[in-house]
Amino acid sequence: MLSREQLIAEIKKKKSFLCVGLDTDIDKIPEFLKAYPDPIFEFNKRIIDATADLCVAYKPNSAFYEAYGIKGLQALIDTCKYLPKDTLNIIDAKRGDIGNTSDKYARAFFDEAESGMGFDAITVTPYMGNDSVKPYLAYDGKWVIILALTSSVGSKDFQYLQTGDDFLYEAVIKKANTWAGADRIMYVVGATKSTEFTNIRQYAPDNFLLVPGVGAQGGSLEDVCKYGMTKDCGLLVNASRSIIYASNGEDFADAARAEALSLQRQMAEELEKAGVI
Ligand SMILES: O=C(O)c1cc(=O)[nH]c(=O)n1[C@@H]1O[C@H](COP(=O)(O)O)[C@@H](O)[C@H]1O
Repeated sequence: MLSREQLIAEIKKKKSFLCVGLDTDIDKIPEFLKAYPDPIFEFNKRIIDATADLCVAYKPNSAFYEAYGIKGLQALIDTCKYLPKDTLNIIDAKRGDIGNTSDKYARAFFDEAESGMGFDAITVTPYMGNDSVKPYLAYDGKWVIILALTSSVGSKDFQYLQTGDDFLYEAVIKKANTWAGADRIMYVVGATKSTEFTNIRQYAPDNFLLVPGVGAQGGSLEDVCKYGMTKDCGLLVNASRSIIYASNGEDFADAARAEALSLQRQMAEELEKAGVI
């Protein structure tokens, strides 16, 4: 589990704010891994070993594990246990429900003694409001990562609806800021929305932003940094497919490392440029 201070210290030490997305798809992993008893875990283990010194966070996306039933859940549990202790380990579950149901989701992903999974952070949808988010915040030291402005094309359907003077995504940030501080709440903002970062920083000057959408979705790391970086960095930039499927041959872990290294080097430059390191 990483506090805000520890996360910032890791970013400075590793000169990286990379989050490696573990969106592990059995149809995309190298053929030779299918001979292993748990190909998904075997794939993740090798990706983690190849990238751990280059990133500060991992983000398995729950859908990719739930899709395979019991086997997928076991792979997720084993992956969670294998994740390094000095990275922020995020479950991308995008949950949101009434309080007593959220309480069970929180237990599922945060309470290692109960479920086998002790993630540090979870992505949640905010639209059911405060009581749907509270149960996650009840876990001391765990992070809640709230969807604000997503990378998806469909973000325009609701997130840009005018609510009073604000777009809905702005209202989400303003309200969620009243639930907990920047030491417990992060916001998801897609890299494909980089021009909005200046605006978002007005409402969330200190919060870390989880930024998916570089790599396969075409977002610009440079623009994200230009408009979104703070004196503490304030960014976790996720890449999934562009890293983990850089090759589907025997060299997949080396290829993933090369891709992560290229991002880490760009990130080191950005951190220096902004005076974070
Ligand atoms: O919450 C997320 O992580 C998320 C939010 C968003 O707005 N857009 C988005 O792509 N994501 C997730 O980030 C990852 C992006 O994967 P790649 O496009 O392969 O790098 C996937 O796991 C998505 O579910």
